[in-house]
Amino acid sequence: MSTTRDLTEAPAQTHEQTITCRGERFRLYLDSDRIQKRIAEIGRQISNEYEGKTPILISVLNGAFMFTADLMRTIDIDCEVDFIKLSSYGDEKVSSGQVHELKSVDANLEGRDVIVIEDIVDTGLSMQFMMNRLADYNPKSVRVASLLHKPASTEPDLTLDYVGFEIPDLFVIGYGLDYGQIARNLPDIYILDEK
Ligand SMILES: O=P(O)(O)OC[C@H]1O[C@H](OP(=O)(O)OP(=O)(O)O)[C@H](O)[C@@H]1O
Ligand SMILES: Nc1nc2[nH]cnc2c(=O)[nH]1
Repeated sequence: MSTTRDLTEAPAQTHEQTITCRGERFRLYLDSDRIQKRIAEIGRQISNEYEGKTPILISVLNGAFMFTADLMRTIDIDCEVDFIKLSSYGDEKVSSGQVHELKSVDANLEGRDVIVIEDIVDTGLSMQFMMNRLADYNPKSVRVASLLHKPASTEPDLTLDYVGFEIPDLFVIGYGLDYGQIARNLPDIYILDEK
């Protein structure tokens, strides 16, 4: 029989079927094995497509830190990494509609092959902000890798070059994705259980 663990009361474990986070119930949606297999496929694809180049991965903090670290380990050509920090959700399950840049990129991106690394593209506002921001830096090329995409929610016309999983329009947590800053440390991804 499965139990529902309250994340605010017990430490993180793997593969629990249901958990509660801030009083709301979530069910297991993507387990870590499935996530890691898909990341390895994306890493192979990037390694093949950027052979002979040294792309720079721009990881969008905070959410993308885990995906970035795992993806980078599956890329077997030279590559660099740098970070930008954006925030638009605060502690809520819906976007504030305002994207704030809390930390800018340090590297010089002029003439570089840039790959933006996101954990999720939902409304698309953060990625649209990123694309506008990158245009200021004059890179040679820009592609996007997002572990998750909610196509039904995304309004701007965005090209996502590498997508791990297309998911329904429901709030997800785990594997870097938070709810009020907790749940990022879960190795699996959980989805809001509407029942
Ligand atoms: O497509 P959107 O609707 O813009 O949502 C996507 C963004 O939301 C999350 O960031 P958040 O603002 O929650 O900050 P965090 O990464 O620090 O959790 C996520 O990491 C993406 O950057
Ligand atoms: N944790 C989390 N952050 C998001 N940011 C945009 N969409 C989501 C989501 O579904 N979950």
